[in-house]
Amino acid sequence: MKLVIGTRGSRLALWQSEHVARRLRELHPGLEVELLTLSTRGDRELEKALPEIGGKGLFTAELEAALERGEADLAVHSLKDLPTEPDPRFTLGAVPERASPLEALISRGGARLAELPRGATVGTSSPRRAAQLRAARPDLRIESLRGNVPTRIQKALDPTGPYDAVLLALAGLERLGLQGQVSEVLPPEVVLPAPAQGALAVQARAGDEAVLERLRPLDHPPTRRAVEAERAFLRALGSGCSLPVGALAVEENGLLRLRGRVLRPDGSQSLTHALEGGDPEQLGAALAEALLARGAARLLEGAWA
Ligand SMILES: NCc1[nH]cc(CCC(=O)O)c1CC(=O)O
Repeated sequence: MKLVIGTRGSRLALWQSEHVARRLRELHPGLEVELLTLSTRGDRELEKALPEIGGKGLFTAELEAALERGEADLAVHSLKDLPTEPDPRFTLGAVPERASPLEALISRGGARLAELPRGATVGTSSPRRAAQLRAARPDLRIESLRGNVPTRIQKALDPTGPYDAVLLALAGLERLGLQGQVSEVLPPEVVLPAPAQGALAVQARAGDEAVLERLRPLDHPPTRRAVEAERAFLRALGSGCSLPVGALAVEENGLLRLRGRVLRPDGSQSLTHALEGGDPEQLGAALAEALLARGAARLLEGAWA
């Protein structure tokens, strides 16, 4: 049997897809696994601001189309880039064990967040990162910065450029072998990651048992439950990568602990709350409800598209 993995062509996406291909070959000796590289709208419009191109599934729609046409049997995504609304055509065949979910600061001269000069400029196009940076350091200037991970680092470290630092997912940096560039790994108390950050999604056609059966041993149930809780939390708040919302769940002894944060986009106000529970969906919804009861909707006014 041969499995074709649909993948984006960025270095990070190729690393992730090759990683899944390698694991599948190890798990199933004799199985052929091939990559099919596709470009997505998000890849082609890298220079535009994200809110401008917008749209759900910016990095995933083309891969899903290839799955649907049968040109690919599975697609590997960063799970944080997958829309939180389930799509009945597809299923998450595996959520492999998560890498670090945390955020990493890369700055010129290696300064930590607290050491950045007054009024320093941090590059990020993520409203979640921008709001939390402003909450931690109201003096910082936040400037839009897009592009693939290596491009963003290059722009941020360019001494003639406008940036003093950039905030990126540690998991992506580790996958690209760029962790040596990290100035500080930010604790979740300071910057809560995006829901599902650091986790991969191995997506397949719903009901394609031949494929799903081979993906099953790649699944890491504690990771799956944690990211389900984080994504349920985001979904209950209205979804979307444009919301200044962070979440992180950890499972210990079969119990999930989910922490979530909602901010005003300018970082002037934030609400953080944590709950424990057993059922990921219920926990995510309950945490969203708890934050809404404390006034989260007021903070998100204007952030909802
Ligand atoms: N939004 C782009 C994206 N999607 C996944 C990762 C990194 C890997 C991950 O979080 O799983 C990144 C780059 C970043 O946010 O630094």
